[in-house]
Amino acid sequence: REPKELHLAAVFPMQGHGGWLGGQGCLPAALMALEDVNNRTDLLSGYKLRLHWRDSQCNPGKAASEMYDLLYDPPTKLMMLGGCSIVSSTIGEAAKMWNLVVVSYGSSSPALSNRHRFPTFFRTHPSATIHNPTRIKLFKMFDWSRIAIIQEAEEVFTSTGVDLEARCKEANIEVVSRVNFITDPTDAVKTLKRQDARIIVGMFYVAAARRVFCEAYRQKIFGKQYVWLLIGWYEDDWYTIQDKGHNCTTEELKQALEGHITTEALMLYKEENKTISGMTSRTFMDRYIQTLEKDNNTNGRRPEGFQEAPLAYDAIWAVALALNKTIARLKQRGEPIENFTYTNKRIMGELWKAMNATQFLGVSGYVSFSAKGDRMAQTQIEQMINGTYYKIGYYDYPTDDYQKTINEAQWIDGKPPQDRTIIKTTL
Ligand SMILES: CC1(C)CO[C@@H](CC(=O)O)CN1
Repeated sequence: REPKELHLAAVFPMQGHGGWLGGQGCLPAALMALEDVNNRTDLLSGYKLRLHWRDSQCNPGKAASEMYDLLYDPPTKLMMLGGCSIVSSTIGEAAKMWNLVVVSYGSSSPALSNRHRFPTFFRTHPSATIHNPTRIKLFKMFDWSRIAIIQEAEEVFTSTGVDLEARCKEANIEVVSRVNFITDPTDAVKTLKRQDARIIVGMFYVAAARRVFCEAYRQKIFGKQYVWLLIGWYEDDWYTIQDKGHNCTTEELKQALEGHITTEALMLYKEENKTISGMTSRTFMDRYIQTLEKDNNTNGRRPEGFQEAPLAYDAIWAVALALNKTIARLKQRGEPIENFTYTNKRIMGELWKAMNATQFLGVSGYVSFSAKGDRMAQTQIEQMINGTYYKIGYYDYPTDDYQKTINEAQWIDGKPPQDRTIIKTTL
């Protein structure tokens, strides 16, 4: 008998002006997962998953229009996938009107952790706030209880800064100042200097990072008395790119960046054991890279979204597993999944419960969601020594487990800088 078809809607940010065009790297991974799921006989037996996708251009308006077409062009779609945070805000808020569960493979904005605005939203991409428990862990490990925050005026960084301040308060860590800048960081850096900040968390996109560190070099807030904690998902040689936003040399930036620490969410499972797909994460990456080369529209360079590809692969698996579980539960009361309509709350309720209970080992690591639909994930800590990043540790917040690697953190004086000026008083 021909398998029946189950249909998914999706938007991927492919072309467009700015924002994250990670659909280029994520769509191939999602299609790989669709093929793998459909080849499984022990999953969705009697059904085939079909993916109907459009280009959102990481633009909420375009995404809304494409979502409308995807939903009103037959056949009925059971769930929807999305990428950029600003697109997920739009489709995540609208989805409840169609009783659709939404899963995002590429949204980092903390604003999306809001069950009031986004009751049916889940994401395999961790929120940007995932860095914060790791930052607190590092403050405690190196005995820093006085820190400062400098951030680019972007919603994702502002809301992450608010979350970090709240966690610092809970941990009795003083935030001497939290400064914002829109494009020119000069005044913000001056404030850090005036406050004698020594342990500085910087949250900005990569172009702003080059401007901040040119300013830090000029105002000499780097070196053995300072530690900067940055975001780890810039490309490795990000500071060598000469853009018109700053007029420092690569050598000057490299000096200012010496010894800084980065935190980032792990997006590729780092152990060798097999995942739910039967592949190890290494096998997945080999296959994924072959797929990219076959598509040859990337001519050898990594497309945007390359690092988030495991999240897209696992998002399709999360959807498939939730559908599988829902079909089994509906069968118990003799209701076929084909009864799903955009006005049918009951079936969406089953899908939501199944998605909420998701627990599997994916190529991006263990996939499970918090009560707000946020991805639980491990973080990776690196330190830049002489222009190169070295992994120094991994942190798992739920278990408070910090694993050191063979690379110890290096300090110019052989010990971590202090978080304030120590006035030596000879009694
Ligand atoms: C780590 C990064 C680059 C953060 O932004 C995400 C995109 C977004 O949140 O809109 C994609 N992944």
